[in-house]
Amino acid sequence: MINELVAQIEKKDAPIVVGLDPMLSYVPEYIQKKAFSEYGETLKGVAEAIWEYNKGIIDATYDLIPAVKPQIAMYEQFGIEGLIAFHKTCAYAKEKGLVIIGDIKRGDIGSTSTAYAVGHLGKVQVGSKEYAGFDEDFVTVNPYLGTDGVKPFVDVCKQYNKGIFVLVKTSNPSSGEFQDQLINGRPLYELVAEKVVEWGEACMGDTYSNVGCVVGATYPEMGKILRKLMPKTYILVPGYGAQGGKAEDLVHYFNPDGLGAIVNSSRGIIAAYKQDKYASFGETGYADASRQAVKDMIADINGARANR
Ligand SMILES: O=c1ccn([C@@H]2O[C@H](COP(=O)(O)O)[C@@H](O)[C@H]2O)c(=O)[nH]1
Repeated sequence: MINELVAQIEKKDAPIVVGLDPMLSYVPEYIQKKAFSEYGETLKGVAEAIWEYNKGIIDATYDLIPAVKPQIAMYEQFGIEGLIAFHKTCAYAKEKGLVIIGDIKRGDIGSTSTAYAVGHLGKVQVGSKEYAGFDEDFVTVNPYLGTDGVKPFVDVCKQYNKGIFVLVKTSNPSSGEFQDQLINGRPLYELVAEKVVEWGEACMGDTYSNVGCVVGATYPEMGKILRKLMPKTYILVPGYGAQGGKAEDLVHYFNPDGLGAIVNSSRGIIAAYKQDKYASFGETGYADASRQAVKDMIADINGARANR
């Protein structure tokens, strides 16, 4: 799957991913009204509204971008109806040729991790037939239960040609509380990075591994070190835009081949019409505002990439 992701990034010349993190407050009034008139002010109504909203953003941006990253928490908050909207969003984005990175941050004891991996990346056997659950292409994985929590994901990736991004150094303000703790003089995130390389050796694509990692845009000095420690590991980079990460901070997340990193923006793209810069698009132009924000982000990140 990493080969497909790299091919899409190269074809579209866009090392970016759009995060589909819909909050009801981002969904324009006219979409909410239509969904509520059909399904009432219910969870089904909300789920319909966020699905319509996502569809508009996908339709307006799919030709420019390689991938989307739906954040499952934003859907789970609406219960089973939200999960149906998550599933529909993944399936529709896939139909449009996009790579799906499910931001699910799972990881548990081995048997439970296997169930997560099968449900999100693999297929489940029912009688004589196999069924895919959510069928994302990549998912994010929390490594803090150790190898037996991650290996089931790697095994399913090998079986179904899928991939994972393992949390190494997250973008949030308190990520250092545990991740930066020194063990024999080295920060924990570096030790996790070394395990990511080891896990990834069993699951290589042509140049990069199907086992990638997450390093936040908000810690550029660490990103620079981690890039060198993991030359064949693709880095998913959240934290650009709304969390304060800037393109110039990301220069060293890329390899000399211009590849190796894919930068996420969620709120900055999907709620672009709420920013002063894109306000002229108005509520009804929310999808066109997202398209313009995508174009601006690609130019910004490619500028940094060129300075590598
Ligand atoms: O370290 C991490 C890991 C994941 N995320 C997720 O990325 C997006 C960021 O959203 P923005 O609106 O662009 O800030 C969101 O889904 C997070 O859960 C992260 O931010 N940091």
